[in-house]
Amino acid sequence: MPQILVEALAKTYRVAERAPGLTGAMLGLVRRRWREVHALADVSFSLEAGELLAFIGPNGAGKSTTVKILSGILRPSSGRVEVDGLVPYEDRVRHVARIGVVFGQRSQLWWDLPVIDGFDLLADIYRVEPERYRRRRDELVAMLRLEPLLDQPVRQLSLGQRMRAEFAAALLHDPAILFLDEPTIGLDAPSKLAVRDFVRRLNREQGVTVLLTTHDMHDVEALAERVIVIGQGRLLTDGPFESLRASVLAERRLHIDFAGAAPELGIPGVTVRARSERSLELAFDPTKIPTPKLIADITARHAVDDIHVDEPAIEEVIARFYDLHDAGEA
Ligand SMILES: Nc1ncnc2c1ncn2[C@@H]1O[C@H](COP(=O)(O)OP(=O)(O)OP(=O)(O)O)[C@@H](O)[C@H]1O
Repeated sequence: MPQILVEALAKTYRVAERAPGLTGAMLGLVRRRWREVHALADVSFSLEAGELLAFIGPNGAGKSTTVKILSGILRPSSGRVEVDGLVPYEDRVRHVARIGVVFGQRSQLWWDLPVIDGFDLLADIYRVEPERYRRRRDELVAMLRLEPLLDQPVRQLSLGQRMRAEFAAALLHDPAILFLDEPTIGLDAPSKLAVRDFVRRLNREQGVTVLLTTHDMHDVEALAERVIVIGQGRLLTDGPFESLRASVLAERRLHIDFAGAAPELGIPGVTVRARSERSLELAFDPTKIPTPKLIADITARHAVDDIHVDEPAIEEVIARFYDLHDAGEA
């Protein structure tokens, strides 16, 4: 039995429509018109305990809606969800005791309270036994380097510091499952690395199941073995990132610095992506032209200073994938 089960999940929001101008506003008071937004149409997936899954998709694809349903904040329009045997939105109290949630754009700490007081309050709310709370708190404070910040009011923290405190807050009751909605949004590079490192340790060392939404492809690269892509409320693919890459862009890039002027190569099946005076960037399909053969052909005919092969950046793969599936912003 998977730890998280999502079957044919659909969510339709009803949004009040308003005609423009003052007359529209007046009319809206007496005769409301509604428009339906199908945020999720038919999403199914399951997650085993200890997995780390990245949930990606363009703006408006339905990622936050999924996380809100999974964490019990929202009720779906139809479909079935079970997390650890509970239906999140029907058994909220028991459910929230088992999960941790971090929303990159929202705080669950008290703005004017020192960090440590917020932690104490949360421990009370979650009814964590005092000794257990102290142990877990001290462990998280050490892992997240929070010691110097504990007495500061949350509003004085930098975004990076606050996110570290948010992670601790979400984990004080030692949940087995963690939902993260854009946890690295707005963070600078070192803070992003710290968050990724922490999430990785939590998953690998403590076995916490993690479902994370993100627009940052470096989060995906650094963390996730499995990626789900949704677009316009539908699941487009579910699997390792490498199979997604192979399905859209079986392409390698060859960067060559020549000893002299960059030549015209004219090799069938190889395209020139970029050229400068002494270098070329080539694109080719390694299943059609083996990489060693291509390198051997070029180095046999031309004097080469340096050569290296890489793959298209993950951002490019994802952008192509969205294009192929016509999954632009909703
Ligand atoms: N409370 C709401 N009322 C009406 N429509 C909503 C509400 N919340 C979300 N939507 C709509 O549902 C769709 C999915 O939104 P959602 O926030 O789940 O997408 P997302 O993938 O998280 O997007 P982003 O990457 O921009 O955060 C969008 O069209 C959005 O406008």
